[in-house]
Amino acid sequence: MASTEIISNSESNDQFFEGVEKLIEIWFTPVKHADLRKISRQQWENVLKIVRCEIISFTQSEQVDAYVLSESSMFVSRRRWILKTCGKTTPLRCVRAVLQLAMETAGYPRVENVFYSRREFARPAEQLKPHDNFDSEVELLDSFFGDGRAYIMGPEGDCWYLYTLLPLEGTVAALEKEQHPQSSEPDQTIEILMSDLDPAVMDIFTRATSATAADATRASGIDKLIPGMVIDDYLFDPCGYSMNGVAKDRDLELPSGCYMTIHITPEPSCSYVSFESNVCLPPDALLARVLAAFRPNKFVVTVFATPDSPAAASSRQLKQFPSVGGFQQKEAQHCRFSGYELQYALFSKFPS
Ligand SMILES: C[S@+](CC[C@H](N)C(=O)[O-])C[C@H]1O[C@@H](n2cnc3c(N)ncnc32)[C@H](O)[C@@H]1O
Repeated sequence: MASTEIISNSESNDQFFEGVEKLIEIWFTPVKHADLRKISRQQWENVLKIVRCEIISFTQSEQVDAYVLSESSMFVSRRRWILKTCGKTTPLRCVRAVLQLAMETAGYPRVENVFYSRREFARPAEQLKPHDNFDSEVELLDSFFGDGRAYIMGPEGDCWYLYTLLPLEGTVAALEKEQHPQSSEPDQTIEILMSDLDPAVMDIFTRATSATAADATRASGIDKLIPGMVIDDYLFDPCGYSMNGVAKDRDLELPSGCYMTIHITPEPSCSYVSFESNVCLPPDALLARVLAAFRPNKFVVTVFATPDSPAAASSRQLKQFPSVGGFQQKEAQHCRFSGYELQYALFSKFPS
């Protein structure tokens, strides 16, 4: 468990905090002996200064290094880098530095794919550039990757934004991939972005109710959501919670490389919880567990899956979900990207 000093940001539990995260995931084209984990902690700390956050805890499995940050999380695997940060952080400002470290320290000269996504901010005008609007974010991403495409899903006020690289079909990269099929591996990620949550559940994530992060993890049932994880959790003062989970090495149920991460903003005026995992459980079952634990009034769910991943077929089950648990499906979309299928849906509670 994390044993780091408590960072206090306010005396009151009800100040505004932008819980919505910016999420960037970069996959590098495989190179023999290259590994992003060659990048040292000091080098990551320098990168995170650009983002305006810092490392507060660390855990790892054979395949994943997992950092809890002052604003959310970072995961580093052999060829995949994930940075998820909330508040007024500036993750896109560090991409140039990460691409340079990937090349010079880790040995990766080429990027295979990029995913940048986020929900609409509660207060977009308070974000720092380029995060104050999606067009500026896309412009900066295009300056690094050139061949990206931007998507906006969902209704105004509840949008979900995505930037990813263009489909490979017909490109040199596609031909290379055909010739080296071993470079792709089954992958899936589910994200559940919840807002307007049950105040009784949110109370668990305050220092007034829980003495330690471990108490909050147990009381909320987070430790039971995906069994077999080593949990690194952190309870902020006076409130707020972050956790990373990595699959226990040689766990019989979970493949090595699995991770989960949960971040909680419990302030009543802006309550927000995000859940993310690449574990291969059926998305509808996982969704039901997560909703039962946090009891949101509104949520966005996204499932990315490669066609060969076990989650690909089951992610389509999300279409049947609206009739369960008193939620109404407001919006649903299915897209095919370069080697990935994406399910996106927005739900809210029926008026009681
Ligand atoms: C880092 S956490 C998790 C945010 C996450 N993105 C989410 O899904 O809500 C943010 C929560 O911790 C609280 N907090 C307390 N001290 C903090 C600090 N020094 N930095 C960031 N958040 C802090 C915030 O008020 C907020 O409730």
